[in-house]
Amino acid sequence: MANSKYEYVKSFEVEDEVMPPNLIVVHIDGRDFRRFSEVHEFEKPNDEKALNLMNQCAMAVLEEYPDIVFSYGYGDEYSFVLKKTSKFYQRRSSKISSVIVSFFTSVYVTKWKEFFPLKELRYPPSFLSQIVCCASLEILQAYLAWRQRDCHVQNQYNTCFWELVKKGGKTEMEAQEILKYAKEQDRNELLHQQFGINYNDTLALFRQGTCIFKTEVEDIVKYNEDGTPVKRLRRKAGIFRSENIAGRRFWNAHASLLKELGNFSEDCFKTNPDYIRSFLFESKLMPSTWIVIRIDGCHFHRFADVHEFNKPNDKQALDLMNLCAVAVLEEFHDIVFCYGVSDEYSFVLKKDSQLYQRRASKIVSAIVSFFSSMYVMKWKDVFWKKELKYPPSFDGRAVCYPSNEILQDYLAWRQVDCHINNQYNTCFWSLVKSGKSKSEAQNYLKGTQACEKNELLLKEFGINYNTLPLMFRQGSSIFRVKRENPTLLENDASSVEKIETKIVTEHCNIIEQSFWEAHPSILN
Ligand SMILES: Nc1nc2c(ncn2[C@@H]2O[C@H](COP(=O)(O)OP(=O)(O)OP(=O)(O)O)[C@@H](O)[C@H]2O)c(=O)[nH]1
Ligand SMILES: [Mg+2]
Ligand SMILES: [Mg+2]
Repeated sequence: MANSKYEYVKSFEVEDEVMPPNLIVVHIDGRDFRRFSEVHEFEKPNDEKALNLMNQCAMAVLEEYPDIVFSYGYGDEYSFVLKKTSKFYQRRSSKISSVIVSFFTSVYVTKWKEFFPLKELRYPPSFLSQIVCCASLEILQAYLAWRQRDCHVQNQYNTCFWELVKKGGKTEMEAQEILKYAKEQDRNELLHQQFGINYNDTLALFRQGTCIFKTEVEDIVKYNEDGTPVKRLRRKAGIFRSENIAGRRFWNAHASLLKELGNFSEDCFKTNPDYIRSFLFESKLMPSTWIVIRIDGCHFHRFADVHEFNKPNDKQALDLMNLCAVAVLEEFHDIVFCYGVSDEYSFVLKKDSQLYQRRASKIVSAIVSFFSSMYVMKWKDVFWKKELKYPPSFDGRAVCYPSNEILQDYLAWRQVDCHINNQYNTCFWSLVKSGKSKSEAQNYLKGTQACEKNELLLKEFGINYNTLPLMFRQGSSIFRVKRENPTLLENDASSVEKIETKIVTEHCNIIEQSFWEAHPSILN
C-alpha cells in the first residue's frame, strides 16, 4: 500500500536466492530433543511411536508442497529435497526453510494425540532448519549417503549402549567406556554374544531410517455399467526403505526420482570431507547489529476465512498471536522487543546476541518453529468453541540493522503499515457490510486520503476512528520492564531466584521518540 518515509529500511534485507542448478535440500532437526524425549519419556534407544509421528509429519509436508519430491529421515531429523526445476518462493532460502519447518512443527503438535493418546504434550516442541545446497545430483547422492551412514552409526551405538545399561547392569558411564573404542564389527559382536541380538534382524525403521516420496498409483475412480473399473493415475506419497538409499539399485528403480532429480550413474562409497564441510556450512549475521526476525502467517487470508475471523480485526486471533509472542520472549532471552500486527510479528534481538553464534537459519527457524508450536498448542485456550481446521504455518527472515535509529525506523515502518492497513480495512469492511460489493468498496476508497477515510467512517457509519481499540490501531508491543518490587521465585529449597523484570504487552505509539525515552532499557 502507501509508501512511508520509513520504507528505506527494506533495503537492509539481503537476497538469499539459491541459484540453479543447485539442488535445494531443507534439513530439519529437533531443537534440544534430548530434553524433549526425556520429559516425554520416549523409549530408548528408539521410540517407534515418536518415529512414526515424525514420518507422518514428513508425509504431510510432501502432500502440502508439491515441489518436494524426496525426503529421508531418522531420529529427530528429516531432509526434504526439492525438484531441480523448483521455483518455490523464488528459491529464497529463508522463506523455504522457515515455511517447511513451521508447517512440520504445526503438524507435529496437531498429530501428537494420535500417536500418544495417553501422554500430554508438556511443552511446545520445536525444530531447527537450514538449507543445504547440492551443486549436482552426485553431491545430493553423497549427502544422502552421509545422513544414512549417520543413522546407522548412531543407532548401532545406541542399541549397544542401552542393552548394556538395561540388561547388562552397567552404569551409563561404564557403558560409554566399553563402547569408546569399539568398531562397527565389535559392536555387532557385542550385541550378538552378550545379548543374543543379530543387529541386522532389528527393525529396518531403526537401522535404515525412512524415505518418503511420491509415486504414481492407480486409483479406481468409478465402475462402468459392465462392472469394469475406471482407473486414473494419481501421485501419492509412500514410505520406502533400503539398506542403501544412495545406491543406484534403489534410486534408479523409481521413475519419479529419475524424472524430477535424475539418475545415479555410479554408486557412492565414500563421502568427500569437503562435501560434508559444505553441508554443515551456515552463514552468520553481521556482528554488533540489531537482528530482527520477522515472521508472517502463510496465506492467512485463507486461514482467517476458514476460521471465520471477525473482519477486519479479530480480537481473539490477535490475542493468540500476542500470547505466542510472549512465550517467544520468555524462551529466548536475547529478544528485547517484539512488535506484532495482523498475522506478523517482529522480534528484535540485542545487538551483541550470540544466540546460535548468530547463524541466521538457526535463529529464524528456532523462533518460527517455536511460535508455530505455541500457536497450535494455545489455539484451544483462546478459541474454545472453534476447531483448528488445518495446521497453520509462518515464514520467517532475519534482517540486521546497524543503528538504534534505523531499528526504530524499521519498527515505525511496521506501525505505519498497521495504521494504514487498519484504516483502509475498517472503511472497506464497513462499506461491504453496508451492502456494497467488494469491488465497489475498493473503487470507492481508491486514492482517498487518511482524513477522508476518517470522515467517511464518522459520517456514514458513526465510527470515530480514534476510539477504536488501541490494539487494532497501534498493534502490540511486548517487552520487559523492571519490577517495582522484585518477586522471589523458589525453584527448590536451595536456590531462590530474584525476578527483577516482568513482560508487558502494550498498544502504544512506538513511532514517537517519547516511547523510547520512557523505556531507555530496551535499546541500551
Ligand atoms: N478477518 C481477519 N483477517 C485477518 C486478521 N488478521 C489477519 N488477517 C488476514 O491475514 C492477512 C494478512 O496479510 P498478508 O500476510 O499480506 O497475506 P497472506 O494471505 O497471509 O499471504 P502471505 O503472507 O503472502 O502468505 C490479511 O489480509 C487478512 O486477510 C483478522 O484479525 N481478521
Ligand atoms: Mg501473511
Ligand atoms: Mg501479514
